[in-house]
Amino acid sequence: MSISPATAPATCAAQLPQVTHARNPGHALDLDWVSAVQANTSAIERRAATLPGRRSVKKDYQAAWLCKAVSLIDLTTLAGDDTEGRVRRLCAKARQPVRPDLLAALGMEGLTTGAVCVYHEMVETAVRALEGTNIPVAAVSTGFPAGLSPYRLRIAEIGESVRAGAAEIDIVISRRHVLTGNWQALYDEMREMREAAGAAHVKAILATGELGTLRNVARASLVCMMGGADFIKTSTGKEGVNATLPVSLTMIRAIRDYQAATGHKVGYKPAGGISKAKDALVYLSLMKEELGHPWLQPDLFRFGASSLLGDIERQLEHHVTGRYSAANRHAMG
Ligand SMILES: O=C[C@H](O)COP(=O)(O)O
Repeated sequence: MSISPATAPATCAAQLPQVTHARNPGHALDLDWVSAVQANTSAIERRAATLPGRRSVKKDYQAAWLCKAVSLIDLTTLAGDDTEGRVRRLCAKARQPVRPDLLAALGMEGLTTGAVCVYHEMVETAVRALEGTNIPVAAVSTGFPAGLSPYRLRIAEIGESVRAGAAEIDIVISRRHVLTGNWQALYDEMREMREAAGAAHVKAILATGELGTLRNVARASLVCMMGGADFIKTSTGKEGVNATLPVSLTMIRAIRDYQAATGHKVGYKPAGGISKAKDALVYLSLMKEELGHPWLQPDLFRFGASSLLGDIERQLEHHVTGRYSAANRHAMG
């Protein structure tokens, strides 16, 4: 997949204006080359299918890797029946994600999750519950999950969440811009949302399960990065298909190509349906192999997950004690 402006088809060149990367104003890119982005889908499918078998996270180090995974979780509750009480309990779990005796045995005292992720209405509650920690609050915004509320309201919602104390904003893109190939509209939307967030970090949710093809995923990834997204994120968790390895490989390679073209590092957040410790290890090895160690830190990688932490805690308990407690055996069925 080439992202050189020089590869843009001549026919497209006249149709779309030149744009500037939102975070690198000196670095001009032609938006029209996005139309030329290729994604070798069969190669991506083949490589993704073999990843679990050849993952490079060794068993001996699994406990350390699982603790690393905990530190990268955006601990999430995004349910219609969320209450302040549930959000306070979630925040308590973010502060103390694993039993203290297990963490002490592993030498991992002080471990917290990467962030807490909630709807706008719960931001203030979460901010209060996390006072005195460095755990940021992420708000899903812009008419999450469909992103089909009036545009000005979606932009206003970003500002509201920032004022309520959210340090990170997870925006949803308009899928129709991708499905109709209207890259300029997607770029303009992304750029305006980026501006509305001010100093807050912006994660662009592509809702890849609704984008039709991996080529669309690759193109949408690039346009969102050009528009200033700090992270690109797979899914809301509400689509029929959420984070998958082929989609992840496509987005990760877009991040790699974008860095090669601009020098700008963009983060990655797979989200939706990641609930098993072993899946988290596969994702971490994918990041390590494709992008290297910088993408194993919370400023460049997060899991969006509501139930992953429970399974990781069960595996850590087994690692430390050699057995599962009665409560955990019950939880595993
Ligand atoms: O952004 C995070 C997702 O909504 C979480 O999805 P999940 O509940 O399937 O883990």
